[in-house]
Amino acid sequence: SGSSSSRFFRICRLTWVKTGMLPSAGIIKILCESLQKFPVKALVVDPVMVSTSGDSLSDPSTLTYYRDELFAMADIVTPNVKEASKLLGGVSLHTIADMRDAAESIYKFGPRYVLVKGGDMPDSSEAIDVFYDGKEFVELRGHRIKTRNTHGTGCTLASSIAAELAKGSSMLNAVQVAKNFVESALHHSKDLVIGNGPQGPFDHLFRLRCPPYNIGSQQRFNPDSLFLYAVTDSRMNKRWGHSIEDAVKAAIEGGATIVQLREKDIESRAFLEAAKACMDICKSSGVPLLINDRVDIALACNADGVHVGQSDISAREVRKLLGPGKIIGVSCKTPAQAEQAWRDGADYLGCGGVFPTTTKANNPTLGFEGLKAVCLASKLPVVAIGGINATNAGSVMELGLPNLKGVAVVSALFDRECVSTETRNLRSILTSVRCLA
Ligand SMILES: Cc1ncc(COP(=O)(O)OP(=O)(O)O)c(N)n1
Ligand SMILES: Cc1nc(C(=O)O)sc1CCOP(=O)(O)O
Ligand SMILES: [Mg+2]
Repeated sequence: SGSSSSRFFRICRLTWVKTGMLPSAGIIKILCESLQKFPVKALVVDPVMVSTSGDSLSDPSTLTYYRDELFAMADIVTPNVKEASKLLGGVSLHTIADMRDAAESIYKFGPRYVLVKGGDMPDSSEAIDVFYDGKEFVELRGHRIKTRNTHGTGCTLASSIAAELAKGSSMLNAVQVAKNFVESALHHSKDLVIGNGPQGPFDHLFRLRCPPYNIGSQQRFNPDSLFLYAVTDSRMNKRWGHSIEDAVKAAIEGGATIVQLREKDIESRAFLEAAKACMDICKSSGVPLLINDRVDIALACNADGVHVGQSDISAREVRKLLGPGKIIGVSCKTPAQAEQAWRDGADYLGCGGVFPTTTKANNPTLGFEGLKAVCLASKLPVVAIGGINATNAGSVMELGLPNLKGVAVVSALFDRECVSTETRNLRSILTSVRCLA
């Protein structure tokens, strides 16, 4: 993390940017000009204006430039309550309702998301931040760690958000992972005694010396789990005499890294029973289990998430129902749908049909060009789907698209006698392509 610079996270030709302290209007102007020259995927603006000790770090003309020039380019702006107050002409922020109002007002300056950080709010055992996407508010709650070692927490949070976005997270997920990281780092640094000032530094490299810290924090989505996505189909299972549970067990045994129950013609009660049994299987193997379409089933079996398409309930509504910790996948066939899914708080995209398929009726085939267009436009990780099998999976991954994390497969795994053998074979093909990359 740094405080008087912009941090550029570069992957392939794409750039994710986090800004730190920008002490003059002239510097902001130069930065805005430079940003237009880079293929910036996302811009995180940490409006460093007030130090934790309360000192003002910028003059009025800088403030105007922040609001009028930089915020309009930002994907997210992350003021603490003192900075939010300063940005809004000195309004008082004492409550969560005040933070929501502030987030709404700052949103009007043009960023896509606002995070008002409540770490400085007194008298609470929790550190509550307010996330706003222009429509919905999410209150992100963390433990308040009692320590003087808080120097640079805001910079670290913003840097971590940018890093998570670069890894393919949705904005809400990136913010949560970043908040979790800062909380964990504070926890592991709380007793360090370094320097004499009112604030001490904290240890960003705590993970090298400490066991995992998990107070109240949930396991987050890892985009690498999209590598080999097994999607079930009850008609195929019936054809081969497999129960859903046996099919899922076999897919995991063969190396599936994530599973979706896509059960289109099964009664709800039987679906829920099977989903609960599959949750036990997946949990014990550390493989996430998602439910296709059915948010009710996902809630009832505490699944890891839900996959929805363009004619299902929107990801935004699913997020409201599932809460911030669950995984949401959205089927997308165009860059515009990919952009909307990101805005709606999805975690990954399913993009297809890459090849013709008979598993899903009337499914348009996008080919490699369609997949490429979605992957290049997407800020989220993508899994390719549609007609993928052992013969063509390698060619999909060999496209080397930056956001493409894996393949999702139905018939080539489940419309077969031995699901574990088919999965193992496909996994070894994917692994050999990854090794060559
Ligand atoms: C990983 C993945 N990608 C796409 C889909 C298709 O979802 P949807 O468009 O909602 O169609 P149905 O699967 O519901 O028929 C998917 N299920 N999984
Ligand atoms: C469920 C689904 N969704 C698709 C999409 O393009 O969004 S294609 C598809 C079916 C994939 O099955 P198979 O691996 O048997 O071709
Ligand atoms: Mg669907």
